[in-house]
Amino acid sequence: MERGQARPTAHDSPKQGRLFVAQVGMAATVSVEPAGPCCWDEPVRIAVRGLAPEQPVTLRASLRDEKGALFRAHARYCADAGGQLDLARAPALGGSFAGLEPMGLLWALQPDRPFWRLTKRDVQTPLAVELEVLDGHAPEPGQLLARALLERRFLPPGVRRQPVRAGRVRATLFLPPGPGPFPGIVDMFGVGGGLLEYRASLLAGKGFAVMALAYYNYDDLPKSMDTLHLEYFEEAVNYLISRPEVKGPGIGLLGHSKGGELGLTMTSFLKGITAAVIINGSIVNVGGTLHYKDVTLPPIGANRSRIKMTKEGFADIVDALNSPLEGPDQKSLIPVERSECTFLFLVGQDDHNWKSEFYANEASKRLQAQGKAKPQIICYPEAGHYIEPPYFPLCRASLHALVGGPVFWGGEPRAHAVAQVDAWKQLQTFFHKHLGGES
Ligand SMILES: CCCCCC/C=C\CCCCCCCC(=O)SCCNC(=O)CCNC(=O)[C@H](O)C(C)(C)COP(=O)(O)OP(=O)(O)OC[C@H]1O[C@@H](n2cnc3c(N)ncnc32)[C@H](O)[C@@H]1OP(=O)(O)O
Repeated sequence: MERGQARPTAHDSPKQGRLFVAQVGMAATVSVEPAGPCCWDEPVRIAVRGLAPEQPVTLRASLRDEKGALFRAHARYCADAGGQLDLARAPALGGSFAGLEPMGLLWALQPDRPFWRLTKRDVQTPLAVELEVLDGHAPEPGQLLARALLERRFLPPGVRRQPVRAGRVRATLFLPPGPGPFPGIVDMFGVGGGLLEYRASLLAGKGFAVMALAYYNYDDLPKSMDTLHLEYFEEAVNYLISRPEVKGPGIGLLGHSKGGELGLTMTSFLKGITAAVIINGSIVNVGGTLHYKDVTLPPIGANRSRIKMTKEGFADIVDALNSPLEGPDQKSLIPVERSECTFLFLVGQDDHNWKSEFYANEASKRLQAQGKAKPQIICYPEAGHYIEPPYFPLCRASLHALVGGPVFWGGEPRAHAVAQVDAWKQLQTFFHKHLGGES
């Protein structure tokens, strides 16, 4: 074995993560706590031992997603006088981020593919993040000193995954360990459709029975969202309430983007929803026609000439939709004032998909004008449209299925990462409070 070449000596110990130690003169080791596999939304403590006093090093993280795209991040550090480096105490001196960012190597990961977003389709397999410690700083860091592999899971310990094909409903239900009953939540994503399960599976690890609900572009559901029938969503709500593992009388609703907009439509027309968290949703019907019994909400008009280009060359669609407060576009307004449930709106103030802050404030005004309680609105400065569970890296631009090309989602990486950690805590607290789970 050549000097400097990593010799993997994988081992597990109660105090340290799985380590692959490269021995080069003095052996440096990376430790990750808690040890062993961890859920994607959990923070870890990364430390390096066995370095020379004040030794400059570069830490690199990489992962490959299920479609083979490589995501990478790196940061420069200096060991302390004792030859140790603890990412919870040492600021990064530059690289993909700077400053004290113990989880920076995860949230700063960026894809080698343009317009690619980190997502997880199969929650039953983990993502493997490789950490490397290299001697020296950029431009080209030196030899590999140590290596560790982080296994980041999406199915928390004991959480059961049950595919749902009941009547017309196509979904996946995640149940926490134990007999329950648990507070129930319907979880919906936005344009693009399909069935994304990772938020529901992670949230089930916090004591909720969460049903990730597909509504188009999945299984035998319609291929497009041109026409949606609220009766489908009503069937889904009733199905979840009917499950013996779900604590009644009402359930919760979690929706992002078009999923948040649909969530508002559901709370406006359907019974059985006690609490709703709307992440960057809208109060107007967008992108297709919505039917419920004898009510029809047409899609709001848009004007492509209002699409601008950002300095980086991305399409910025934030001004493309018409105002829902004027003329015939008012017919697309969701009658949120009819809702009887409690709301939490989570808003990225740099959302460039649409005007989430305006929509949340407008919903608040309309609810209060009908004598309803003022909803909680939490605004996150410099957070963009794609507010995900903690440590998903910010995707600044990717394909927008409605626009037919990549669009700018907004957000500054660090502020967006902070927002994701807080939003995740806030929504759990909110659901526990209003659905009667543990606090
Ligand atoms: C009508 C006139 C309009 C005029 C202008 C409009 C202006 C304003 C309109 C604003 C309207 C906003 C309303 C909507 C707001 C939102 O909802 S924003 C989006 C939020 N998105 C989500 O919540 C995620 C939803 N789900 C998905 O994205 C999909 O389920 C999925 C991509 C995860 C899987 O879908 P599936 O169909 O199975 O995927 P594929 O067949 O593999 O790929 C489909 C295309 O997506 C691309 N793609 C796949 N994975 C990724 C990825 N990780 N990152 C980036 N892109 C990805 C893939 O390349 C495919 O694209 P092509 O067909 O190759 O071009």
